[in-house]
Amino acid sequence: MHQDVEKVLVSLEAIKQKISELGSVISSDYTGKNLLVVGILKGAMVFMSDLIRSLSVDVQIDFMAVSSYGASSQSTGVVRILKDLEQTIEGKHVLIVEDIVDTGLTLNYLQEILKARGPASVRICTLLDKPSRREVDVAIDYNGFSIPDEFVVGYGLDYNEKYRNLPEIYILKKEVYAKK
Ligand SMILES: O=P(O)(O)OC[C@H]1O[C@H](OP(=O)(O)OP(=O)(O)O)[C@H](O)[C@@H]1O
Ligand code: HPA
Ligand SMILES: [Mg+2]
Repeated sequence: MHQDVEKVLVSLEAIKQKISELGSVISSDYTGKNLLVVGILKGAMVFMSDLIRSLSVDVQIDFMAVSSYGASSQSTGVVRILKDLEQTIEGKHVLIVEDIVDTGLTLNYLQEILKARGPASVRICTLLDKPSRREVDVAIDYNGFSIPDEFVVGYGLDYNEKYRNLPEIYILKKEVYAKK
C-alpha cells in the first residue's frame, strides 16, 4: 500500500463486483435505447472505462471537464465548463458518470445544463456517494457505494492531482492534507 494512505476503504474485488451489478442493471434499463455515457473528467475516467465494458448495450461516450470556483466547502455552486461535449444531445439518453458525489454542487449544476439541451433523459451514475456532505439535492440513479465522511483517493480519485493511479479506494492519512 502507498505510504500516504491509512487503509483500503473499497477493495478492487468489491469494485469489480459492484461494476458488474451496475452494468447488468444499466444494460437492462437502456435496452433498445441510444445511450450516451458522459464521463466527468478527470476523476471518473478509471471508473468509466470499467463501467462501459460491463455494459451489454451499444453506447457512445463523451467527456466534460468542469471546475468549481474556490474550495468546494465554500463553493457557490457555480461551475465553469472547461471542456464541453463534442455533440448535441437532443433526443439522446444521457448517463452522467462520476467518481464521487460530495456536496452535490457539481452534479446539480451539470444536470441542469444538460437537461436544458433537450435530451430524452438524463441520469446519474456514481461510484461513491458521501451523503453526509450534501449541500444540494442530487437524485442519484445508480450508486456504487455510500461512504463515510473521509477523504478518499485512488481508482481515479485524487488529492492535489496525486494518487489517481492507485488500484483501490483508500482513506488518505489526515497528516497528508493537514500539512502544507
Ligand atoms: O459533489 P461535489 O462537492 O461537487 O464534489 C464532487 C466532484 O469533485 C471531484 O472533482 P474535482 O473537482 O476534484 O475534479 P477531478 O475529477 O479532476 O479530480 C469529483 O470528481 C466530483 O466531480
Ligand atoms: O473524498 C474525496 N476524494 C477525492 N476527491 C473528492 N472530491 C470530493 N470528495 C472527494
Ligand atoms: Mg479532484
